[in-house]
Amino acid sequence: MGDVCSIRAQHTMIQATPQPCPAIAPKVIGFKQNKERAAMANSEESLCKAACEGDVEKVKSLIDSGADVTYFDKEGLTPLMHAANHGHAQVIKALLDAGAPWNSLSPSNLSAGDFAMENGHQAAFDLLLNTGIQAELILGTIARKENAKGNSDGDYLEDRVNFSEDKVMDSESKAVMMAWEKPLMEAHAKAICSKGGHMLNIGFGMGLVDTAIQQYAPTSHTIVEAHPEVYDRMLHSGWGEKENVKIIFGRWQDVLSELESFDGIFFDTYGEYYEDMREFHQHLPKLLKPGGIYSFFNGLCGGLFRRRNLGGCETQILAIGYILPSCLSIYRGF
Ligand SMILES: C[S@@+](CC[C@H](N)C(=O)[O-])C[C@H]1O[C@@H](n2cnc3c(N)ncnc32)[C@H](O)[C@@H]1O
Repeated sequence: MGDVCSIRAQHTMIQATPQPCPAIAPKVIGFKQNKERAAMANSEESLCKAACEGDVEKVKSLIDSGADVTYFDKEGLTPLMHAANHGHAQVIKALLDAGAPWNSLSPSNLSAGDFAMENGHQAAFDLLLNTGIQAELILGTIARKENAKGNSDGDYLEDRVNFSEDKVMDSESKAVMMAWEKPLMEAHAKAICSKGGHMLNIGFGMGLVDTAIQQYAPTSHTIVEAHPEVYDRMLHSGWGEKENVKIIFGRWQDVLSELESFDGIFFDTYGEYYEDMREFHQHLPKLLKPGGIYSFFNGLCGGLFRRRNLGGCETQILAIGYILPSCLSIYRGF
C-alpha cells in the first residue's frame, strides 16, 4: 500500500514546460462569404487565448456570445487543453459547464487531463478527472442497459484475442493488458500477499499479477479466467500444473459458488463496467477472510488519459485514489 501511495506522490512532481499562449493570427479574408466564418473563428481564437491566460471573465463572456467551446485551433488544441496546460481551474470549470468535451485529443493524442497531469496542475487535473469519471459512470450505465436489451455491439469474451510478447489485444486491437503494467501488478501482489495464506485473482490477462503472487509462495492461489483463449494459453504455459494453483474457467459472476474465502484478493477484468466491479465488491464480505486484503485495478477513466508507460500507471492509481478518497486501492476485511 505504501508503494501505491508513493507512486501517486511521484506523479505530482512530474513537470513539463507549458506551451506559450497562442497569439491570435490575423485572418486574410478573400471572399465576402468567408467573413462570417472568419469572425467566428476569431472569437474562438480569442477563447483559446483567454483560456490560456486564465481570464475567466473573458472566457465566460465569449461563451455567452456564442464562441464554440469545441473549437480546435491551428495547433489542434481546444480551449480546455490550453486552460489545462496552464492549470487554470476556474476556466476549466467554466468550459466544462459550457459543454467543452473533456476527452478530445490533440494531434499528439493528449487530452486536457494529460496536459494538466504533465504540468503538475493538481486542481485542474482533479476537475477533469471528476468529469471523466462521472461521464464514464453514466456511459457505462447506459451501455449496460443497452447490452441487457440485447443491443450489445460485441462481447469481448466471445471474440478472438491476440497475444504478443508485450501485450494482449482484443479483436478491435484495444489493449486488454500491456507489459508496462508489470510494476503496478507487482505492487498489487505485494499488497495482497503481505500476510500470506490463500490468494484469489480474478482475470489472468498476461499473468503478470499471478507471476508476482507466486513469488510470495501462497498456501493456495486461485485464478478465475473467463476468456477461452486466455485460459488455453494459461494451460499451455504450465499454470495448470503448479501445485498451489487452482484455475477456475468461467466468468467470476458464474463461478462465485466455487469460491471459498481468501486472505488476499485481486480483481482486474476487461470488457466490464464499473457496475460489474461494484457488484463484485458486494461479495467481498463473504470472499475475504477477517483481516484479509483486497485490491483492484480498473480503467475507470478510459479516454481521459493516454494509456502509456508509467504515466498510465499513475493515472490508474489516481483514479483509484479518487474513488476511495485516501489514495488507497486496498480494502481490508474485518
Ligand atoms: C486486464 S486483464 C488482467 C491482467 C492481469 N491482472 C495481469 O496481471 O496480467 C483482464 C482479464 O480478465 C478476464 N476477464 C474478463 N471478464 C472476466 C470475467 N467476468 N470473469 C473472469 N475473467 C474475466 C479477461 O479475459 C482478461 O484475461
